[in-house]
Amino acid sequence: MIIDGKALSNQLDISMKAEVKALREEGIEPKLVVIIVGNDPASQIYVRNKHRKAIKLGITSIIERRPADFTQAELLALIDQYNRDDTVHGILVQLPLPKQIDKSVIIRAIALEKDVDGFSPENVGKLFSNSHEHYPVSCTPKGIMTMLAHYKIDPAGQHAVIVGDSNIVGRPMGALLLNAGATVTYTHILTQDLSSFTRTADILIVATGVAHLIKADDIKPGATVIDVGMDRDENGKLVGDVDYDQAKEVAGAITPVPGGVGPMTITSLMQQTLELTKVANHRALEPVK
Ligand SMILES: Nc1nc(=O)c2c([nH]1)NC[C@@H]1CN(c3ccc(C(=O)N[C@@H](CCC(=O)O)C(=O)O)cc3)C=[N+]21
Repeated sequence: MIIDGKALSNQLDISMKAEVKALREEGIEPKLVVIIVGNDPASQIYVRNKHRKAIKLGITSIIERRPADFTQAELLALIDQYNRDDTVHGILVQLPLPKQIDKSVIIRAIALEKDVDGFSPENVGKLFSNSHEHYPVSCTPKGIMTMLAHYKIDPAGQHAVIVGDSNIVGRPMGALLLNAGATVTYTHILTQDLSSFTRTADILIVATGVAHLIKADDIKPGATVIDVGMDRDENGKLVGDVDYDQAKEVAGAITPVPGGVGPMTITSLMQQTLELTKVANHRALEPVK
């Protein structure tokens, strides 16, 4: 089975569009600000895709582009401007940032109620303590949970193995799966005999940035394989961290690259923009599970 993130993303647009329309009829304009510093080509594509999706849904999207030599003080001033702007519901600072800027300082500068990425220590703390309050979570892992739910893949009691320990994907992914009842194993760059772990995964999440790291032999037959990689092969073609052509013969379900996790990341961003808009306007939210 192929897990079609692009199709699911387009399907979820229908109800989100209706929700935006209803909010607008009440005089509420959902608004997202994306700040991008420098000219990393991949980031430019992601930001463009986010902007397109927002426009499609009727969400107001502002992109603030700044040069690669933009200073940390200048970026903090820009964030502060949008923190104080009551018409803005979500602020996203695209990562990676140039080296003169400390990302942890920037993440902490974003007003908590506008932390649409869920990267702040407070929101990460809620995730890791399985809080029943509403809180935003990192968009890529959230999108993966949405895909699993849609394809009726229940993590409860399953062994989930995470390859890659990033703050954006691996770590929050493990927490979400743990909260959903999975047994979670984290693996990372120092893990010895990686394959001995991946081969025991019922749900395998791969987020390393190493093209085609995971081969058919590394996968338990029938497993669900989620590929978060966005890599370039020797011909410059966009490929994942999983060798898709061979893995699809072994996996029970698998996400393609492109058209898998990427579009669902953007869907999560839109969902969380709407959630923050509703919170700002004292609207009730669905309880967390
Ligand atoms: N503050 C922050 N929040 C993020 O959520 C964030 C970030 N920084 N930095 C980078 C990662 C990566 N990311 C993606 C978004 C869209 C696609 C996407 O649209 N992918 C398409 C096509 C991609 C292509 O054609 O190159 C697909 O997979 O089908 C991928 C990856 C968000 N991230």
